[in-house]
Order: sequence, then C-alpha cells, then structure tokens
Amino acid sequence: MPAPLLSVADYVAQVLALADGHERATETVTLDDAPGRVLAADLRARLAVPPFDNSAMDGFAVRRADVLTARAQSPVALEIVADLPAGSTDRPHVGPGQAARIMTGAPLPPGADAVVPVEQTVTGTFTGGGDTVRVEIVAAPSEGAHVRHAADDVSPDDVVITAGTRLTARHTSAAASVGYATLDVVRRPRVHVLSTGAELRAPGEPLAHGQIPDSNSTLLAGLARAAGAEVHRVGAVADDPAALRAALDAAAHADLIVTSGGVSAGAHDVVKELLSAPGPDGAPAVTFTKVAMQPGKPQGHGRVHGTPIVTLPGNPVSVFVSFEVVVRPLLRALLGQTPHAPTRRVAAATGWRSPAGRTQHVPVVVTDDGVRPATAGGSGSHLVASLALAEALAVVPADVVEVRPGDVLTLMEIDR
Ligand SMILES: Nc1nc2c(c(=O)[nH]1)N[C@H]1C(S)=C(S)[C@@H](COP(=O)(O)OP(=O)(O)OC[C@H]3O[C@@H](n4cnc5c(N)ncnc54)[C@H](O)[C@@H]3O)O[C@H]1N2
Ligand code: MOO
Repeated sequence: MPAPLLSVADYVAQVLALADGHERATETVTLDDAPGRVLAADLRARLAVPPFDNSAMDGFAVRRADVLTARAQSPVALEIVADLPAGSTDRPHVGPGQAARIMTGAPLPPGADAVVPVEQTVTGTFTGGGDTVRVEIVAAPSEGAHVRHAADDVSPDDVVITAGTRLTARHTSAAASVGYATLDVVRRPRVHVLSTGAELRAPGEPLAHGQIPDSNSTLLAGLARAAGAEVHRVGAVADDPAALRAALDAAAHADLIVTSGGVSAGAHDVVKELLSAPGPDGAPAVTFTKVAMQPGKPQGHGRVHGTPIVTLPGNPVSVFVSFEVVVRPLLRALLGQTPHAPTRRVAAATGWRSPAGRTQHVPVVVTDDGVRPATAGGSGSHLVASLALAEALAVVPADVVEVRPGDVLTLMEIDR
C-alpha cells in the first residue's frame, strides 16, 4: 500500500516552519518607492486628519445663532470681516453680526461655527459705510454645517496602517497625510528560482524535437517578484547532480530557493536524487512528500546550507498552483504578513470532476454567474498556455468528487 497522502494544511504548516527564525531586515524608502513593499511596523499618525477645523464648502463662515431666521424672503445681512483662502494662516475673529469669506479647506475662524455655501448667499450689492462689505444669508445652516472637524478621520498616535500591510498608493497617501515622507519596509526576501530538466531551453531559443521552452522559471520569478521578493532567475539547470549542486551552492546567500521539476518517480529526477541524500548530521536535507492536492502532488521542502528550499513538481500548472498554495504563504511569512491571503466564496457556473481524496485547485475564469475552469482540458497540469486565461483558483475539497453548477467554492485570488 502506498503511504497515505499528507493533507494540504499539514504540508503548508511544515513548509511555513521554514520561516521560523528568519531575521527580517528593514529598510527606509520614500513614499514614491513604497507601493508594493510591506510595512515593517505599525504606522502611527504624527498629525491629525484633518489637522484643523476647516470648511467643506466655498462660502461664508458664520455664527449660526446670527442667521437662524435667514430665508430667501427674509435674508440676514452680516459684515464681512475677513477673506480666507485655503492655506490662509490668519486667525481673524468672527464676532456677532459678522462673517468671513472662506474657501474649501481654509481653517474655520475662531467665533464661527457653521459655513453657508456661496449658493445660499447674495453679495456684492450691499455696501455699508466705509469699506465694509456685507453678505446676505438666505438660508439657515444646520448645526456645524459644512465644517470638517480636526481629527474627524484620525488623531495623532492612532495606528493608520498595520505592520505587514502590502502598501498601495492609498497607503502612501494616508502616510503622507499623517506626516510621513518615508516608510520603514521589510527588505525584499532574496529568492533564487531554478528549473531542472534536460528538455528545457531558454525562452525563444530554437528547439530540437523533444525540447520545450523553460516557462516555469519565468512563471516562478514573476510570481515571486510580484509577491514582493528580489528574484534571481537562474533558469534551467541540466538533469545533472553536479550542475544542480553548483547552482544550489551559488544560492547559499538567498533567503529562499524554489526549484521546479525532478521530484516525482522518474529515472532522471535529479532534485530528488541529490537532495534526499542525508546531510552531515545524517538527516535528509530535503523531505519529499506526496500531498493530497491536484495538481501538485509531489512536493519537497527543507534546507540547503541552511537556506530554505521548496522543490515543486515540473508540470507548469502544478508549479502555478504549488506557488499559490505552498510558496506564497511562505513568502508572506518571510515578509511578516499573515501567511494566508483572504479568500472569498463563489458559486460554480458549470460542473466538473475532482479526484477523490485530493484537494483540487482549478484555474478558473470568473463570470457573472460564477466560476468555470479556465483551461480547456479542465485540470490538466501541462496546459501552460491557457493558464494565462485564469483569473483565480477555485478550491474543491478533498472529499468532493463532482462539482455541480451552483455549488459554492472557496476562491483564491491570484495576480495580487
Ligand atoms: N510514475 C509516476 N510518474 C509521475 C508521477 C507519479 O506519481 N508517478 N507524478 C506525476 C505528477 S502528478 C507530476 S506533477 C509530475 C512531476 O514530475 P517532476 O517534478 O519530476 O517534473 P518533470 O518530470 O521534470 O517534468 C514534468 C513535466 O513538466 C515539464 N516541465 C518541467 N520543467 C519545466 C519547465 N521549467 N518549463 C516548462 N515545462 C516544464 C516537463 O517537460 C514534463 O512534461 O510527474 C508525474 N509523473
Ligand atoms: O500532481 Mo501533478 O502536479 O497532478 O500534475
């Protein structure tokens, strides 16, 4: 009897243990360079937002009590004592019977407690004695009308962005608004990506019969880079233990090595052959495991010269699924993020079959009526070109052998 397959959750937990003891270095970057990076520590506001009470409208700052009776038929006239554009540093006092002309974003002057939009006023035709200019208010403002209060949004010392957040332009603008010009982010983990297989040629190279382009190292490098890593794509290494050993030795300073190919039962499965050999302490450097998932059953993980390594199966769709299910959580952990990105639930728009006892991860397209497999041949793990059509991965639990239209599945986002 073959050994039972290890559950996906148990295997991912084993791989995540490779992040234990990882020392996360940080670096400081400008706000312009921060999108895509991961925030190293909770960011606390240095400034309130807004920093001061200010006007939400172009109009007049008034004392509400003065204009409670204001109507179109019975306007209330006020003396204009100041003109406050946005950016004004003046603090004129608005007394009884007075108003200040105010623009959106300008500080509310002391004494005023409401703003009347310019549309509810009449000006320009009422000049009193001397230079005094008056405004007629034709509608009574509600309490605090059009006043944006200091710290409406955040107060100084509030946590604005939590550690582990993958920064976007929304985060960097929030950071700017609370007083920051730079941010401390987690140093990108250095990831070495290599493919194994005698059949592989670099993309674009001419192919003899039996040869194929190395698409996996491009896939893994792109995924790891987009996930926040600094990637060195080694490319394809021949099915030769000495060549593989040399490539692994060169990756000794990396934070993570990811390989594809050579981990199943073949006669030339060089990764498995080289790395199942016991290390100096007698324990195998890398553990090879059959995981209850489809695709991506044969997996390996461990350390080489102390550097974490994850060895993925060679089939391209298996590589993609394995990255999302196994490598992404590890990279997230190395970056100080929660290992698992949020998922959502979605209905299947069509039916398909799933193998008994293996969790299926199906590349899907998302339509208005639910998800359907993206690749024409369903879950075929060699369908690399149509993998480009995928928009998400649908997860079919191990005990389900048939998905029916309308069944609700977990959906893992991709391209994050
Ligand atoms: N007797 C058995 N055979 C296989 C088993 C098994 O359990 N018993 N498992 C199958 C499964 S499932 C998978 S997945 C593959 C994994 O095989 P390997 O990890 O050893 O990968 P390779 O044999 O090197 O390649 C598999 C397949 O993928 C193509 N490939 C490999 N590298 C690349 C690359 N960089 N770019 C594009 N395509 C690549 C390769 O040409 C093969 O077609 O094993 C099954 N067999
Ligand atoms: O497990 Mo393999 O990855 O099904 O194709």
